[in-house]
Amino acid sequence: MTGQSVAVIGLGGIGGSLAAALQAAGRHAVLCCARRPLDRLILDHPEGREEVSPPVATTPEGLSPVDWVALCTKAQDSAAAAPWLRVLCGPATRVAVLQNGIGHAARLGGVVPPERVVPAIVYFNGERLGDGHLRLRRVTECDMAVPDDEAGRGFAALLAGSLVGAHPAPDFVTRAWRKLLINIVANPLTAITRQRQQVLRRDDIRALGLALLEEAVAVGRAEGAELPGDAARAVWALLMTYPAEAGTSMYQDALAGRPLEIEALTGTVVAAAERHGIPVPQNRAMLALLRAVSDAAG
Ligand SMILES: NC(=O)C1=CN([C@@H]2O[C@H](COP(=O)(O)OP(=O)(O)OC[C@H]3O[C@@H](n4cnc5c(N)ncnc54)[C@H](OP(=O)(O)O)[C@@H]3O)[C@@H](O)[C@H]2O)C=CC1
Ligand SMILES: CC(C)(CO)C(=O)C(=O)O
Repeated sequence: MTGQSVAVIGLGGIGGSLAAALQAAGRHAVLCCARRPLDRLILDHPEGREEVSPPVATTPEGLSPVDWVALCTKAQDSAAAAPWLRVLCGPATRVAVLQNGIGHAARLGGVVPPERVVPAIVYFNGERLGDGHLRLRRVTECDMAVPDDEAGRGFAALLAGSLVGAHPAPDFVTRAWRKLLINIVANPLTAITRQRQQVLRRDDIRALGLALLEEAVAVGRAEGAELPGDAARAVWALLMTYPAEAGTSMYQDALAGRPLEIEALTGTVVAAAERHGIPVPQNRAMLALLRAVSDAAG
């Protein structure tokens, strides 16, 4: 698949890394859709550095439909991306949603038909070092997972040959829940303590993390995820392989005083627990605390 047009909405840790990787690969026409002008993108990655200058649009006015849109805002900003999506999407446009959590298509509020949405589970760590300056850290062998269907395979083909890849994976529901499990511990615990993942190496934080995970695993199972008896410990063991010096997307928002993505993560677990009548007191407490942090921001 060569010569496609790709619009990336949201040039933060993930969108900035993706746009730079695609532009550096030089196979597709990349358009960056950002709220502020950007001269260039600099991407520091394990193999070196890319400096690229893809075109940037700061308003949807005058844009035309593209082959692919990659939506890379925080989950709570998806609705605000509707004006971009309305002009960038034609009848054949596919929209990859690179966000944490589950239920990616529903966040687009019907602006894009669900069958044209590719939910992407993002495993790599993308950190904004400055305006247009990103650092990509690989934390697992796979950068992103997408459903193993025609649209998912199309997105994987789009990224082939670039610095970030997408892997079509079976049993997407379980995959998405496994990633959500990582995010309901790593993100809130780093955000509330304002410490990078190093904080997860503490014994007391590990005990709290495992308690949060045990509750969420029960909810994930009720939602159809196939999670074995030792799922909580396995998730924690995986987290211990992540670089201690990496932050999380929520940690970055907490430091910058931005609203937190807590509803899409812990909020999703608590809401599903309510539907299934599963007690999740520790996650409920975490949700209340981080809602308060988030509401005090901006
Ligand atoms: N960072 C990471 O390591 C990981 C993040 N994720 C997930 O990926 C998603 C993106 O996270 P991340 O990249 O960290 O987030 P960032 O906050 O770094 O980036 C989000 C970007 O979206 C932009 N944005 C918001 N609304 C609009 C809009 N209406 N139009 C244009 N741009 C908009 C913001 O603009 P502005 O700069 O103006 O605020 C910002 O640049 C989240 O769901 C996150 O949980 C998943 C795995 C890892
Ligand atoms: C897995 C992790 C913690 C990697 O960056 C993430 O998903 C995030 O920061 O939101």
